[in-house]
Amino acid sequence: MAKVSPSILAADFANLERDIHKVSGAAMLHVDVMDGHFVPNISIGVPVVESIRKCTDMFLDVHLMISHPKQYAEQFCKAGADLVCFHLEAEDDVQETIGLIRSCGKKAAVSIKPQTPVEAVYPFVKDLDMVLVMTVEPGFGGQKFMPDMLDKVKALRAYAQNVNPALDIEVDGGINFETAPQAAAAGANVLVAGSCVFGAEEPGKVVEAFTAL
Ligand SMILES: O=C(CO)[C@@H](O)[C@H](O)COP(=O)(O)O
Ligand SMILES: [Fe+2]
Repeated sequence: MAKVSPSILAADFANLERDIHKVSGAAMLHVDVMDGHFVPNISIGVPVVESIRKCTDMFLDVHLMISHPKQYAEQFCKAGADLVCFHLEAEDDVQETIGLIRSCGKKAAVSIKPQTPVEAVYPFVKDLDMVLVMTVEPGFGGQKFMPDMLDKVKALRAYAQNVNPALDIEVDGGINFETAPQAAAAGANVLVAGSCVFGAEEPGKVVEAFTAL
């Protein structure tokens, strides 16, 4: 069984509550926060997370694609995130940022971009709830899955076996009916999907199918 985290980046922002309810059977809801600095795109911020928190009990998986995440992590925790994920490449104080998120009573995750070697995250694995291995360059939905990232997922799953066997490994970008099974077979147990879920006639059915992997 996989945990599915539909990305609202592909939802209709004018009908966000309606679209969120379409995927309420998913284990999590993926919220992409982009600042136009760490990534060349701007999406949503703290006020939208607060509003989402008011309209659903779903577990909120907040993916920060922002510079200086330590400076903003607490605000996202207070806004209602259940898990805060920040990019290793965006922060010098990785250990402190993990501690800050944990001190807010939330789960902590670190993400790596496609060009970052997976070994870079190893020193933090024992203190993390989840690692996000990006399978596209962060910044936009609807991109093509990068199959080379599967080797990073496999290596991380093997490494975590001894250090933190309960570690969640999430993949994000280009997940569809072809790539979701590949990612799950490599050791990913959390699947983010945006366009494949919200672009479908029945988003809930896609969630069900991926959950069964
Ligand atoms: O973080 C990101 C993009 O930077 C993702 O969460 C996307 O929103 C995934 O979209 P699809 O590739 O599934 O359409
Ligand atoms: Fe994301």
